[in-house]
Amino acid sequence: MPRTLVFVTGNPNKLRETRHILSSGLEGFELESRDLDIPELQGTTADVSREKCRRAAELVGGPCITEDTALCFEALGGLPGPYIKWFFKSIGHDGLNKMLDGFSTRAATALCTFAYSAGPGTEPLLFEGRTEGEIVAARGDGKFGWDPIFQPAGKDKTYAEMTPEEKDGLSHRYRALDKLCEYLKALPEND
Ligand SMILES: O=P(O)(O)OP(=O)(O)OP(=O)(O)OC[C@H]1O[C@@H](n2cnc3c(O)ncnc32)[C@H](O)[C@@H]1O
Ligand SMILES: [Mg+2]
Repeated sequence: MPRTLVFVTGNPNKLRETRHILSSGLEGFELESRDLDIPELQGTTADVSREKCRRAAELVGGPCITEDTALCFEALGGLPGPYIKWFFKSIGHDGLNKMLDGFSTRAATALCTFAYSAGPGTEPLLFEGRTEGEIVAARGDGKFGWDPIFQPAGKDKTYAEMTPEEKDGLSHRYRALDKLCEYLKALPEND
């Protein structure tokens, strides 16, 4: 029997990719989604993730997972990091590229953090996945966030130019989900 996970997210693209990853490589889990936009506090990626998952578990009233994606520019000491959503909304692909003009590196890390809470009042556990790459001028279909400007290291395509299978084979999200699923598989069935 597949185990059901409640995934609290307001982002349909995240949900689609997570479902795809779970169905193509990480069998045994089915997602039930809850479209709740939880306020995100400031802090490190881990602080933001833990607090969001705590709040989600209270709203759901049971076990749940949440996910936070950060895009960390090496030249800027890791920023925009967890604040990428707001930078992207305000200045877009071109603006993010221009931010790095004049720096000696365009290296960036895509960081995905899944958080799992066993229920209200329990401390969320974090599972991180990282993909190294660089920020390039936008190429490819721009349906999902900053995919057109992120080119994984050693590849000649941006995330947006890859098929879903190619992206899922190396993505920050896949790497974090892989760890989350390993943990959940080891839990007793009725946990
Ligand atoms: O409700 P939640 O799950 O928080 O969804 P969100 O859209 O608010 O997501 P985040 O807070 O994690 O912000 C991450 C930003 O990065 C974008 N993003 C997330 N994963 C991405 C990916 O794999 N490729 C491109 N952009 C991505 C996303 O659209 C947001 O603008
Ligand atoms: Mg969010």
